[in-house]
Amino acid sequence: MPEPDRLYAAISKIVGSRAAAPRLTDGRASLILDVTGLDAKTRDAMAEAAKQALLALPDVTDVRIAMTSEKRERRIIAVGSGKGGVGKSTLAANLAVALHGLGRKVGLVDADIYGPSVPRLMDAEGTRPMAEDQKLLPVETRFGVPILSMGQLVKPGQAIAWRGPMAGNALGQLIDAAWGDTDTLIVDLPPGTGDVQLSMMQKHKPAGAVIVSTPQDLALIDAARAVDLFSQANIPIVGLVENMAGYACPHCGQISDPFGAGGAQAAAAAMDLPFLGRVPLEIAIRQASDAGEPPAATDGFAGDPFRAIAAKVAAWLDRGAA
Ligand SMILES: Nc1ncnc2c1ncn2[C@@H]1O[C@H](COP(=O)(O)OP(=O)(O)OP(=O)(O)O)[C@@H](O)[C@H]1O
Repeated sequence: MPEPDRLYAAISKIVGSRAAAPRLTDGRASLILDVTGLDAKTRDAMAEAAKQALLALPDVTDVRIAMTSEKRERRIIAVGSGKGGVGKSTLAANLAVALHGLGRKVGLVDADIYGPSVPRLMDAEGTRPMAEDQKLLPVETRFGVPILSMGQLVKPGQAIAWRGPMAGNALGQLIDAAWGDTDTLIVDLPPGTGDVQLSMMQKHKPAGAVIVSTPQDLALIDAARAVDLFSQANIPIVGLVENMAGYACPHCGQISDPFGAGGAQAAAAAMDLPFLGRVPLEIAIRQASDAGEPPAATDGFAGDPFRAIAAKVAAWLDRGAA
């Protein structure tokens, strides 16, 4: 067997296509290992196994391994709203789960310092992220979407009274965590237009923003403000979502519109923005959310609006622009 082939044969089962044949000079084998997308543990275990396999060859006395990693493009989609309580976190969690269902590698960041609700929505209440190499390790969930939340950085129930720099630093820790091969990061922003939003736009440059609103005029005026904030920072708006639109009475099935109907769609048209879809006010959505069971993770009809919105966001990401 020619020299390089013989060395590669010794490690092929360990490294697969992540390394070309090692070179051997004066007893020293040199190997270049592509560790793109591997976490630190897997990466180190692979390097150590390859090293031992090469050292087991009679003429190898030393092994040098250089690790390389392709910088993956990870795109951030920020989910924002003008005011609180409009269902932004519900949308963010279900969007992440539905995008995962479409085959993307999705992570979910809960940057809502005032009411971090992602751990509850994703059945991960009480979890705490570990850290490795000064980076937080996202917490896996049973929905295939790892999460990191401001709520995991403080004691449960503790009001987060962070101001500018502290909130900005915490956001940085969540976004620059060890996300591995995650290609899409959904970030649930606090409502309004404060420090976290500014830090998000200036430091972390989202690829786009999804704005959630309820159909009332007041919520829409606030949503327009959020749209303005992103537009001024040249962050493209992926589109507007109307949440709590139309209420289906669980007893008689009659549809009523407690907050009006179609307001967000009209507002999107007026602002010349795409309209991503409407999520009805549905008891099933609230119950499933409170139980840590995102509707988008189940086959039920309650997940349909989220899947339809996710398909539009995925198409937007695939186009690479609005
Ligand atoms: N379409 C819906 N149908 C029924 N309940 C909903 C719907 N969307 C959200 N909710 C419920 O409304 C409440 C607020 O939702 P959520 O926490 O997602 O809002 P938010 O905008 O993120 O609020 P905050 O800004 O305070 O964090 C939750 O109890 C949630 O389950």
